[in-house]
Amino acid sequence: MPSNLQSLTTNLPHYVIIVAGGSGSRMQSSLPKQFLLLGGKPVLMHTIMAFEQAEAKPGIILVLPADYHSYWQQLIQEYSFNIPHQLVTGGETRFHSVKNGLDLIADQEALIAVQDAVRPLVSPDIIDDAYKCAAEHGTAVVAVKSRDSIRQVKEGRSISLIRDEIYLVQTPQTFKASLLRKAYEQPFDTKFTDDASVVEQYGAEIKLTAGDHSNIKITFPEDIAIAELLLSKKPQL
Ligand SMILES: Nc1ccn([C@@H]2O[C@H](COP(=O)(O)OP(=O)(O)OP(=O)(O)O)[C@@H](O)[C@H]2O)c(=O)n1
Ligand SMILES: C[C@](O)(CO)[C@H](O)COP(=O)(O)O
Repeated sequence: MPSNLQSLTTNLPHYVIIVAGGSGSRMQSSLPKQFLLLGGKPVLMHTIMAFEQAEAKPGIILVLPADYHSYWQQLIQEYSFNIPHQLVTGGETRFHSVKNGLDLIADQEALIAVQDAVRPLVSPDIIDDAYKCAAEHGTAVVAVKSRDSIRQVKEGRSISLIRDEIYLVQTPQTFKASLLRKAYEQPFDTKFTDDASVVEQYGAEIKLTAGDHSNIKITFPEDIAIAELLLSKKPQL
């Protein structure tokens, strides 16, 4: 059986918290980047569709800024978007947005993926592999090996690092619910740049699963053009 078709080896419920609560300041667009058009559809819809196409069929929780709930309802009508999901309001940082999403999931064991809304090119296979790894190990963080040489700058001096030991972290980041909930009870720390850093600070080991260099995060204006090109080369399901 191809790896993406191996049955998900757990009876635990599957969820995804898609965080779209940010304002996209680095994108310099008045409309937050999660709503910009990619291949004729809002970025966010691509991300939700990837999870709907995954074998895991997770319950989808969408975190949106308070001011954009009614705009999202308009988009749903306009694009006849009918993938079921629950809506929740975002927080001050990504950390707080994830916490708000977690509050919506019943207090039972489950597997929970956290996904940046602005990584619309994530594939269903990557999503399913991460759920499988989290079912086995409790943690699964999607990452790719650096393709560039890496140097670290400390006290004005740069030193080379061993490239094969450096991974670039993407989403989804998937965890057993009991672990993720406990980790997110910690007070906020500015070094929490993702879910892995929160869970690691709580004391758990982070397992990596294979990502893809095309699973980019739309952060700067040029990223939309790059995503358009990558989307045009992606095999359609
Ligand atoms: N308060 C926040 C901040 C970010 N995010 C989400 O976290 C993901 C990754 O964050 P990033 O790319 O930094 O998005 P923004 O915070 O919107 O961008 P910027 O930092 O440029 O303002 C995005 O899907 C974003 O919507 C969120 O849900 N709530
Ligand atoms: C979660 C993340 O996308 C993993 O690469 C990243 O850490 C988000 O960082 P940002 O500072 O919110 O762009």
